[in-house]
Amino acid sequence: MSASLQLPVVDLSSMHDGAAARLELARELDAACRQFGFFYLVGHGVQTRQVQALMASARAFFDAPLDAKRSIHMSKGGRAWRGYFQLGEELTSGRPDGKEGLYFGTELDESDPRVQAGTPLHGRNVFPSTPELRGAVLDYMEEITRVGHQLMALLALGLSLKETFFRERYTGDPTILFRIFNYPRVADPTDGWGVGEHTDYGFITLLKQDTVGGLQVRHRDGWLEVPDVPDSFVCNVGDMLERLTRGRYLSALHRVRSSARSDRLSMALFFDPAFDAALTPIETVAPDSYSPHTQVRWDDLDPHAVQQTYGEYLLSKVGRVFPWLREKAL
Ligand SMILES: O=C(O)CCC(=O)C(=O)O
Ligand SMILES: [Fe+2]
Repeated sequence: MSASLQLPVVDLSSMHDGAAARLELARELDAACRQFGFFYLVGHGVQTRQVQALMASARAFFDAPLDAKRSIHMSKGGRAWRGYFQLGEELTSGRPDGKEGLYFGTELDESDPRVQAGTPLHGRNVFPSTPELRGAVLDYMEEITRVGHQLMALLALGLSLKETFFRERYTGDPTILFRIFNYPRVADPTDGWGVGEHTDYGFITLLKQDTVGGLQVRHRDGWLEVPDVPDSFVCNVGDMLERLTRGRYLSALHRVRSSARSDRLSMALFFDPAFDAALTPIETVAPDSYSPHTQVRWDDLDPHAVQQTYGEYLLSKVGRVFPWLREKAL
């Protein structure tokens, strides 16, 4: 564990200061995605008040009795795969995680052709009866999605592509999944993981965590602690961005250690390619010398060999972490 090393902090506030400032930001992002696959994002324009309000509502939800939480259990959410899942029901690395959670995604009603066709992961959200959570979740998803588009534009610039590159090809209608997790405190934190080591699946994850800590990222041959930085999001590259960039950007392994002191809350928004997108490497991008191909894959699936659409890839992954739901909803 290298305690002294810290992830890069990228400050988006200079984003509107002209072309030279944007290029500088793009270079910083490029370096962070190559070296770590992870960075802190500040100056993003999302109001602290909005984030804190959502976290407070989520905390109130998780503190409620299990019966109340189970009234919106995922098994009732059908193919859209939304709602509450209980401690032990998600198996990220083949064994149960020490977390419970709420699953959300883009809000779609029955007029959407994908909902009509019964496409998994598409549909309406299931909200708890506490009224404030609904509006707070929908507003937050919209706001973070906006930041996701901005990041992708800057990432394109850093790859010497047109800023609209990703939006035109892959993220005009991004796949947005949003998850709020509670990691209950444990008597012995060395006994298993809050979430086992894994990589994320899509393009970019924007994570807000509380101040408890426990997130760790694999860097070279060690694990780096990723404590909270005030008003930041922890952002990380997913498998499909690694694939598109031919390994220039790293989809880095990460995991979470639960705390013995208190519960931990985190909120992860996955900003990912359109469900029907087919992803092929970008010809003009030069792969890096530090190749992620040398990373031991956590799940034996090589994202560079994927021939499926993003949706197919995602479903194969999600089916593994929720085996009990796969049988019901896929
Ligand atoms: O809760 C966290 O800090 C990380 C969660 C995570 O890695 C994930 O959901 O993919
Ligand atoms: Fe993750």
